[in-house]
Amino acid sequence: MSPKSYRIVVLPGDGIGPDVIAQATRVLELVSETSTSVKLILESHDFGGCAIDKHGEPLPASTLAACQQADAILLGEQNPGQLCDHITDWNTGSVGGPKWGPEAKVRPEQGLLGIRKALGLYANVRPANFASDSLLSYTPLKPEIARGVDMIVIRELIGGLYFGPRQEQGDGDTAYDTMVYSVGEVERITRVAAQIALAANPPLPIHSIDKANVLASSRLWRRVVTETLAKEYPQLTVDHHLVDSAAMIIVANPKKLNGVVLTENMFGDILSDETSVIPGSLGLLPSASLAGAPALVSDPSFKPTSGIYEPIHGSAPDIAGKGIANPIGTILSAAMLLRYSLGLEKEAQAVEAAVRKVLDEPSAGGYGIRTADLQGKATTVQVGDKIVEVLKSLL
Ligand SMILES: NC(=O)C1=CN([C@@H]2O[C@H](COP(=O)(O)OP(=O)(O)OC[C@H]3O[C@@H](n4cnc5c(N)ncnc54)[C@H](O)[C@@H]3O)[C@@H](O)[C@H]2O)C=CC1
Ligand SMILES: CC(C)CC(=O)C(=O)O
Ligand SMILES: [Mg+2]
Repeated sequence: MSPKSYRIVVLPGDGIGPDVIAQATRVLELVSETSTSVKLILESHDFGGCAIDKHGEPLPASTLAACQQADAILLGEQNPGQLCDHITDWNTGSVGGPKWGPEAKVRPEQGLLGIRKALGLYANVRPANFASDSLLSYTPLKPEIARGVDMIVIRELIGGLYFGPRQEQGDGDTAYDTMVYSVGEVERITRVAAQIALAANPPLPIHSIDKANVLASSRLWRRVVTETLAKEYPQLTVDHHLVDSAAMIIVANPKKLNGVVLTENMFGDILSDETSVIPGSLGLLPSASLAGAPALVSDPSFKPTSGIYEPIHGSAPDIAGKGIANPIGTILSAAMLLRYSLGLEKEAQAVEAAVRKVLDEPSAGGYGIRTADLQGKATTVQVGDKIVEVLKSLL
């Protein structure tokens, strides 16, 4: 039987995006070369700041069309300056940075929000459960606080403050953004959280985060989450936390939020960066942005669905061009892509195992090869080299 072909659109983006994307695409290429059942066809498109330079807009129509036809999308970030050179090969990939700063009329981030909205990717899955005993020495938290944290943030991605009506400039004296949520938007993201909670055995508890003591949109959020779970998923438990308190709990006693952390767009953006403190670096955490609950290949009704897979970090202008960015958040995003969009669970697990082995201390049977954010000396490429080498032995 001839191998099944999948089309993967790669959007390196800006800043460290091209660097970290280069390592993740090596991983996908290796999976493709090794497999007898699948062939991954990777194609790169302009996106973010680089696309502004070349096409005058961060999300050109040709890039969007390619994404709409793709089986999955792997995204880096956005950055300042030197990007367009990078984008012509795999060795450079994220979105946003000083060159197209907050005051610019056309900004790379508009491309990111635009593509999420255009593809209807309302469910952003951000697991923060990659800590291992070996990584515990790199977290700024006390090891006993970080050990055993197992949290998946489910962030609503195409509603709320980032998409509500706003007055950008007005008369120059005032500006506003608005946080709007409808019942339907809260119901559908609650169902995603519930299905992720139910995929675990035993089912995970759900922790819903809002600011219901102040915001009307949060009061609607809390009511709809409560009602949807009670009506459709009575077997699941849910508690509610105000976002300010949740931010404190994530660093003071994160295990209290073990399970599924369900929240709206901006709170999820902020809290998920905070969760990266637990494994020790923002550069470690992956994400999947989907138009529904992630399909699991173990589910008899499994149907691969497209999505955008990207690390949770940005273009890191402060380290762009230095070759020291941690590629692991992007490589783990590629593992999520294999699992959720292509149904390649075995290959996804192999990638995760290779990453863990490369990061772990020799005393834990690993190589202890890490970039500077985890107090290592390895370059982005050296980490990628070792992951590819270990992965070869696992596939
Ligand atoms: N999905 C996306 O494309 C995102 C884009 N951005 C954009 O990125 C730009 C920079 O934003 P920042 O606030 O600086 O956030 P950032 O996430 O780019 O960087 C925050 C800090 O974490 C470090 N860091 C991030 N990723 C790392 C990695 N892989 N390895 C080692 N260290 C890493 C950076 O060096 C920096 O010190 C902005 O234009 C922002 O809009 C920010 C977040 C997500
Ligand atoms: C442009 C921002 C909304 C991107 C971001 O910070 C994120 O998605 O984590
Ligand atoms: Mg963010």
